[in-house]
Amino acid sequence: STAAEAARPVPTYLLTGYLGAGKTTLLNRLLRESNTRFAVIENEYAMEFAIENELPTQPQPGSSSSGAVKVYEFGDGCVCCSASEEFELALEDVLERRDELKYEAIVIETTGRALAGPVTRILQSPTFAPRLDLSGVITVVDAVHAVRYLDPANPAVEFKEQIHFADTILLNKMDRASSDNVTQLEQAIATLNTHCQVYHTSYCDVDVQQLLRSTRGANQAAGPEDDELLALQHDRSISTTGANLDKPLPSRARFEKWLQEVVTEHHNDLARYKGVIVTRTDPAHVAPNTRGDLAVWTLQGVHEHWELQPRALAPDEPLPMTRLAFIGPNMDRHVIRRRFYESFDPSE
Ligand SMILES: Nc1nc2c(ncn2[C@@H]2O[C@H](COP(=O)(O)OP(=O)(O)OP(=O)(O)O)[C@@H](O)[C@H]2O)c(=O)[nH]1
Repeated sequence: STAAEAARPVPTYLLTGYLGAGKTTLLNRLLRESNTRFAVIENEYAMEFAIENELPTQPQPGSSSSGAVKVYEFGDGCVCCSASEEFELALEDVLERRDELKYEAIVIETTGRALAGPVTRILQSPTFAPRLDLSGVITVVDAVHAVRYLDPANPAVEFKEQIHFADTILLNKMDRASSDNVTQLEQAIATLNTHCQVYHTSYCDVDVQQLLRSTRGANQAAGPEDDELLALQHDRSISTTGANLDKPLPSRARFEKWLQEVVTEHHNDLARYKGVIVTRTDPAHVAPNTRGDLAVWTLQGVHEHWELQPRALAPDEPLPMTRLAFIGPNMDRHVIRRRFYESFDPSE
């Protein structure tokens, strides 16, 4: 049976979804809650935006990932375009090491900016089709923030394309979504994709076994509109900006005040932001992870919603630097950077 197993194409799942929709949340859930041992290929944002590796690095009880391979974006490219060669090399590597890694399935998480169609084409190309079986394209949709991408003035081509190519859609963030938003998104989904199954989720709380079992549906046939969608180019109005600081911020409260001001003003353009923040401790924010009088926090933000959480620091881990990254359409790259340095490093 081992020989037969080795010859069988590896079930392969593609996780897509626009910026901040919940792909990493879903990936972590798959690794934690399924009985399947996965090899993971992650398409990370360009280095300037690759703040944190959020993937559990330790194998979890009951399920273990056999290591993650990362494929970074280059310039404004990702696995669907300019980094596709790198993606193919990563995939080749994972497939060649099947005996060694002993995984049962492959899961690929793309960045929010990646188009799904070109990636499925690579997976179904003659190079890979005999060795892997595209078992599902799972697209996560942000039920709180995605309504703005239905506005014709705000096209976000990737968002619609990812819905079109889905076999399964998680309409996620239901804990915060208004019923009006959900209705609008359900209608849009029905127009863009007539085959997919839609689950309503909070923090991607789907039955993972059921999700993995749902087979790839009728969506495999390329219709005429596929060609149109396959010809899509990335949304060029999207840009990234970041700031680094090698000395601690005065306090968590000061940083929160600064961030809230920026977010209030720019939230429509701040599709996604992340960061690692090092602050001095203050009595109002006792952190469980202080070193001397310093504490480290992780920032996760999507439009107007953000959260700052204490970040664990291993005893021998060097203190990280404060690093912030913002990504979004029509974003004034320089304004946010300048405001950060003006507030926290006026000497620069
Ligand atoms: N309120 C709420 N927040 C959620 C839910 N799912 C995810 N989030 C939060 O949304 C943020 C983005 O989630 P991620 O899983 O990192 O999203 P992603 O799609 O991987 O984001 P990218 O880094 O842009 O690829 C995080 O702060 C999550 O905790 C949800 O169902 N409800």
